[in-house]
Amino acid sequence: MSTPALEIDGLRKSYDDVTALDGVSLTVPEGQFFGLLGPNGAGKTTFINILVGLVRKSGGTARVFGHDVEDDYRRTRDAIGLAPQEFNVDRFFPIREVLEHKAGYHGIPAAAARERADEVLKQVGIYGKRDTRFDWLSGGMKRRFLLARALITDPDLLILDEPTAGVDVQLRRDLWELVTDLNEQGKTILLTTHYIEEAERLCDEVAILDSGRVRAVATPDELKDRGSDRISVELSTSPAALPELLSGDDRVESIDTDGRQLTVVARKGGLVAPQLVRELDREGLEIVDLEISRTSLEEVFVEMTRQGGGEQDGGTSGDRDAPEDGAGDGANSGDDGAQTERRAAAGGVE
Ligand SMILES: Nc1ncnc2c1ncn2[C@@H]1O[C@H](COP(=O)(O)OP(=O)(O)OP(=O)(O)O)[C@@H](O)[C@H]1O
Repeated sequence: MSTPALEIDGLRKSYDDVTALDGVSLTVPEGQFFGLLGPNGAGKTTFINILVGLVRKSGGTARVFGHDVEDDYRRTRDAIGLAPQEFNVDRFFPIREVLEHKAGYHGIPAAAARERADEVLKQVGIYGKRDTRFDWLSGGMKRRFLLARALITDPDLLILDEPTAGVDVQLRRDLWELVTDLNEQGKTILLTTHYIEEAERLCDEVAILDSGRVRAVATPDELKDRGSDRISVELSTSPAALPELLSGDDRVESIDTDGRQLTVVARKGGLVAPQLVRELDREGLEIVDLEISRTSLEEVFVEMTRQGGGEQDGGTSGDRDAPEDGAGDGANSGDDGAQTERRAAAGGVE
């Protein structure tokens, strides 16, 4: 078995009296498309910043393809491409140069760096803008550029922190297609998103993070199975008295009638419905219509992250504005550990 892309064990981070990560453990196999979901302030950006060396952990271990994120910072950093939430790009150079500088910093010789820069700009569809400064790109192009910059070193792990925040539907779909292709080509993807639909559509597995703790790690389908589905049955006549239905089935949460309408709320509604149909048939009740509405991942997410609704108590408090500048990797600044610390401090991350 290959080394996992991420092996996280008991990861903790406190900022003074705020506990941002409260013992996070998870494993992401190589090649997986993994989603990190959580409400604002759950700890997602802190988690990512620890992986890329922008934030120093308070405890636990984090390994990227077997490399400890602190003891083996260089190799960890070389394995990761990060498209951060914030636009932390050098604004004074043409974007192709920004990419060349970044490639150079990672040891790619000049000629190869230019070739690689052109390649990734074409890949994300903004090659025509190669001589333009970052500031002059449209919002959507800026997002594309961040992805190009993350790809410049051909990383094995691509981290996308809210890559589609504020972009239009067409660009969102383009980005989805692009990252799906990258994943199919073998890159491991770690995606944070507020768009549940995005996670559902793209991710093999998701972790739900809340108040610095992992509430669940599962496939989107498995998570939906944990929510309650609604089976709505329309009968041909109103039953005089409702017979005992689905007794002993602990997946069933409630059964209600309103005239000819029967509503059953149950986990795994798709599996409960056939039994319901058999029992109604046995009682001589004719079904005119039956509809099952599955819980959405969003409902499960809301349920799991509702204040006090999780399996564990939350440990954080407070909120803050996102740092302007510190949540990502420097594009062309000779990105060593010391500068990382400085940038992190300047951005208010550490
Ligand atoms: N530099 C900092 N100083 C103090 N507290 C911080 C700092 N950075 C983050 N926090 C706190 O840590 C917690 C987790 O924040 P984090 O940014 O990691 O969450 P998030 O899940 O990325 O949120 P969002 O979805 O809003 O980006 C929050 O309570 C936040 O206020």
